[in-house]
Amino acid sequence: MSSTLSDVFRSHPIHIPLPSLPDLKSLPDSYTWTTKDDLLFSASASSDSHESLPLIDLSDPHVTTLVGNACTTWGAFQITNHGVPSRLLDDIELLTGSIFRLPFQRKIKAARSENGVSGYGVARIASFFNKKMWSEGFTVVGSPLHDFRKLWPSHHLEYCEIIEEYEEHMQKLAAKLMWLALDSLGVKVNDINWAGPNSDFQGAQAAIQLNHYPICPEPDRSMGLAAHTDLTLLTILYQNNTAGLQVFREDMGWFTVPTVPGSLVVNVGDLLHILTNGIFPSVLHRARVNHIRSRFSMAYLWGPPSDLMISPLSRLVDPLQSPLYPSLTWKQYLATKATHFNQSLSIIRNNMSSGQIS
Ligand SMILES: O=C(O)CCC(=O)C(=O)O
Ligand SMILES: [Fe+2]
Repeated sequence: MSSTLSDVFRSHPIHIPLPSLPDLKSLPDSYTWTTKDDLLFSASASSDSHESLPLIDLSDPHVTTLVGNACTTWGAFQITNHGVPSRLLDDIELLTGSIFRLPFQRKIKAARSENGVSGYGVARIASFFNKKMWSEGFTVVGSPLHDFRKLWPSHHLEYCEIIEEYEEHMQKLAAKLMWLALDSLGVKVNDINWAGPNSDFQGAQAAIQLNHYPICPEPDRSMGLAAHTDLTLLTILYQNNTAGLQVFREDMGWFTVPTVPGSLVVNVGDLLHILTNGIFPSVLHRARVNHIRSRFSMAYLWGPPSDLMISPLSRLVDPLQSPLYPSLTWKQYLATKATHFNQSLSIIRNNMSSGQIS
């Protein structure tokens, strides 16, 4: 029987403490970051005003080329005219705010269990860092009913409906973006046998990660969510009207993603990087915080069926060279990521080139 995303996460528990964001005028040492805690912590922010993350109107006649260029150069872009109703985005913001504004005692009723996946807690990546991040999170994998009932005993159903409606839109949008990105490389429907008879990736799996970054007394010395790449094919992110997300370009440093009302941010994840044999970079990104406004974000983390073999598409591999990456399932990749975090891609690439593919 094939495993669900919940099973996969559950088999790689990450023991993480619950957040207890200090309500202080200055930052405690446990929340103070330097380059010792994250090599790229102080990497400069780009001052090149000519470059900025591409903003793509999905109704543009050249959309395939625009998406292809953005994926190749940045591994990320923002989209407008994406078909997700603005009313639904408002609902998402309301839902996210409603969860995180609950008293801590209520939120911990829905705390993620030791080896669980859904519920309230810190980001999964927290265990890879010595310092604490200035954020709290809530993960939804599968139905949120069980957890939402603990948060709102009497009106959880309306919040469940928002998640359900959002997931429906996200599934369609993720499939559309995937085809635009692949089409830009000349990949055809027949090259992806798991896309299904309607090419809509019905077997895809997803998780939703809600993030809250409270107002912080010393934002320059703290970190909302440390630099990481996503373990997905694609991630679609909604952010409220407060900037904080930054993406990294090897050649230029950190770029802050501007907030564009009604837009969504799209990130190439590790698996799409593998599938394209490294043509699309998996974008390194992080979230910074500020001392004026709290920030919310909602990430839709989209990937393949967890037991399906993913390998570089033969159409994208030079026939005279071997592929950069071995075939592996999402489940296997998650196991690598749970141990090696940001080194995972280079580890599997090196294993491949030295012939030790496990
Ligand atoms: O909050 C953000 O802007 C980034 C969130 C993120 O990267 C994630 O949840 O994986
Ligand atoms: Fe992320």
